[in-house]
Amino acid sequence: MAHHTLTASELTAAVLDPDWRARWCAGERPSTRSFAPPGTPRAMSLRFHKEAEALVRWLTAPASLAAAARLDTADSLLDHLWASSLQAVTDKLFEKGRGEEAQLFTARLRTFCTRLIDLRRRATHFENWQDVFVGAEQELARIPVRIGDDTVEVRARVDAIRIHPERHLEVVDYKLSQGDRQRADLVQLAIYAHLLPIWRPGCGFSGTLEYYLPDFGEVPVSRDDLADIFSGMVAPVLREMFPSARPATAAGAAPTAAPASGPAAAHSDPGAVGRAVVAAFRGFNLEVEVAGVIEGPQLVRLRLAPAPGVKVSSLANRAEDLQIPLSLSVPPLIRAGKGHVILDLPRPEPKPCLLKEALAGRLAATLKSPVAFPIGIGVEGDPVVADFADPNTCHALVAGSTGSGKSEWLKALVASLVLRNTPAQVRIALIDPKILTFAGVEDSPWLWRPPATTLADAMAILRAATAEMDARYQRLKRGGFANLAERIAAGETDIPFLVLIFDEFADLVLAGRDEKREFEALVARLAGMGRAAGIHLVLATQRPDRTIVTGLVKANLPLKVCLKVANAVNALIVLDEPGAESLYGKGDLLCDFGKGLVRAQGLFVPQAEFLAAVAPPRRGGRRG
Ligand SMILES: Nc1ncnc2c1ncn2[C@@H]1O[C@H](COP(=O)(O)OP(=O)(O)OP(=O)(O)O)[C@@H](O)[C@H]1O
Repeated sequence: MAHHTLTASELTAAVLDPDWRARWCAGERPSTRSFAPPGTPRAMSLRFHKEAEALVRWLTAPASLAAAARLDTADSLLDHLWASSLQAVTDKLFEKGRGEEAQLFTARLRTFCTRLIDLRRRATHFENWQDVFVGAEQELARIPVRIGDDTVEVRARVDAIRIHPERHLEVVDYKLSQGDRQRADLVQLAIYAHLLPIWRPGCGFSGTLEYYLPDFGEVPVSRDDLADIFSGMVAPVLREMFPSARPATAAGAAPTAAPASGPAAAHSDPGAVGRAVVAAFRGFNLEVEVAGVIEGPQLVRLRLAPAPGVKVSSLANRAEDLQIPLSLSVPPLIRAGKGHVILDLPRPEPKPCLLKEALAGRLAATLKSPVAFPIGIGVEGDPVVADFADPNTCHALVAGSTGSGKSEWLKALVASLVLRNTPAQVRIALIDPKILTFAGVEDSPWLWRPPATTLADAMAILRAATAEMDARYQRLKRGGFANLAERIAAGETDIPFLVLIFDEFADLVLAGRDEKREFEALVARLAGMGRAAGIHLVLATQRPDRTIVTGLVKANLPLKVCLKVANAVNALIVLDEPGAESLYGKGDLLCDFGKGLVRAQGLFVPQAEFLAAVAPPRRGGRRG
């Protein structure tokens, strides 16, 4: 299969100018400069984009989020820009005798600030600027666009991705001149809107062209119109430029789904649910067939084969619309699977998955190492497991809004560890600011320290764990062992694994700048070096926004377990994909081991069983 790359600007040039396209097809790399809008010096346009990017990045950066959220007038935003860079830029222009240009530049940025305030007012529940912007100057590197059997990699950089009210996403292109270039602007926007769902499957993007002339002008473009521009103008040009494409398949179309095989085939009667889904999609001119039905504990999974030319994103974009014909309380989760599209619907009577029953069944055999643990039961009934000893799952981030089943998930984790290990093998530290989650476990011999419920105690546990880690490294070094597992395998069993579990770490991040810095530094140290010393971190939060789940925290916790979250932005922050906002709650989860998302139902442990599991063993037996 041949590979080709081109930029979104080159593709726009090819669409708009047959001569340019002919030269490109002849092997030249013609300049795209002539497609830059006339009227604005290129340097000033670049400078404007730079200033806009810097401002948006500052508005949405965790460190400045709270201060930025207080800026609610165009003047206050402009004052910030002025102090940070604008004054220096305009001073330079004045020095060079380009005063008029400096004034125009400032006027454009003033308009930009006014627009930001309008967007702030437009946001449904504004708490901070992350409720307006998802990204600024987002690089889309090598996005694979399918054309028949061929793949073309398109590179682009989009000015901004924003949240539109009603939680839609919009891609925004800033323009400093209008003239007769709007056709080119629309083509470019349509290319961006086509690339973005390939970059972030499951997301659909409307678009907006924003003109800063310096007066403000806006051209909003719907998702459907952008898709029409792409299929009518861009896709035929791509096929002409890459002639090995087969004409029957549109550019970017999802591969035709293969029929389901394996366990799905056993349940392949589409049934009434399948027919309702097919009919609902047909109402939107989207043809699909049901290739298999699987009944999981909490949901029914349909495997759909889309007709040629029907894109996964077109199906996913209809999730909300399906709520009405299918009488659903939340939109169904629709995403690409291997050879088919997955659509999950809730079971009318979901079955809880009990840890005890799972351990009596297939789960026990799948938990190989002492610190292997269940994440849940997958849709097809198989246990989904992880292992703290595995570098891909050695530390975990757990996110979920209130009622999603986060605390229950943590309790099942604790129970599974204590049921399979003696206190000499595994110790647990519990940080429980909610106080209730782990109430009643104070006497457990598996505890490494008493449960921490205050910020100070939580920090003390983290500090103690790093000191413990350093001491363990010394002992491992003296014994000539690379890690704790190796030492245990050699018969030296006097050091237990240590698992630190935080049922809410947001307070530690929000406590203050110094506390946050120390917290992040300790997490980074433990995450980086803990595995070899048998020390593992599980950080849970109800608030998976960028303030709490900072880049540092996220990067250090390889396993992500995401229960139902409040919105698609939260899901994106945890899993780099939307979808977790459509989970059903009560233990329904998506997890990421670094190899794609897996949906599972978290295991449930009734409170009495939990307390019995963690209680001191009775005389003559290992547990009560
Ligand atoms: N795995 C599960 N199976 C069945 N029901 C569950 C499961 N997990 C949670 N639930 C149900 O959902 C309720 C809420 O769960 P949980 O207390 O864990 O939520 P949470 O995400 O911790 O919320 P909060 O952050 O407000 O404490 C539980 O009381 C239980 O009834």
